Amino acid sequence: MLEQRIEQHFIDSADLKYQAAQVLSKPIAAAVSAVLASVTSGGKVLACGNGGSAADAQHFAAEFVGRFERERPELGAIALTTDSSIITAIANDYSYEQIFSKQVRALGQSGDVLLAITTSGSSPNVLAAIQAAHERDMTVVALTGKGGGKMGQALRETDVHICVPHDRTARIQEVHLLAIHCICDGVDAQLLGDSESKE
Ligand SMILES: O=C(CO)[C@@H](O)[C@H](O)[C@H](O)[C@H](O)COP(=O)(O)O
Ligand SMILES: [Zn+2]
Repeated sequence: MLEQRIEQHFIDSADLKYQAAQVLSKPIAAAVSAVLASVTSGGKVLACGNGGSAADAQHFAAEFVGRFERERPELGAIALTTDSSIITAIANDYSYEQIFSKQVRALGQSGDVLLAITTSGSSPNVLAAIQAAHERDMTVVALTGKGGGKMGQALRETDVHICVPHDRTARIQEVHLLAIHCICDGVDAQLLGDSESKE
């Protein structure tokens, strides 16, 4: 029955979130520190991902540049998924694999953070962006799942890996969005002090 199927999605999503809370609170806190260190010293966050993760990259940038739940000074973030002219030109003239890495080389500066979002951990354009970020002396915060895929080999010790302990793309994405909100809330709490949100 359709209703039961829908209910099961809610139960599975909630179960994973309970489990993941323990595993992910430490790396998410590390991501808050990395992002905060960057933006408080004039840096910014470049965010990338494919499909649903492209939407997550944009969601994060909107909350960083605009606001999350509380008023605060604007914070620098750019989603590398939004400029169709840049993306189509790079994909057409070079390859789809380079759509993010060339933007990272163009925009990234030492001290910036790359937020790399991939449920499989293995999307070639996201991995190429990570390599470009390292060339620019940026820290990487990676949101993955499925055991991390190729992310383990791509990251440095100073990077942060938030790997959702699940194999289903949709479930992983649901936790990625929660992690993104935790990062936004953590940054606000560090900047403005603890406060319970009412929104
Ligand atoms: O949102 C979904 C599935 O829930 C899809 O659009 C999904 O994001 C796409 O298939 C992506 O290309 C998957 O890439 P990745 O997460 O493995 O890097
Ligand atoms: Zn999706």
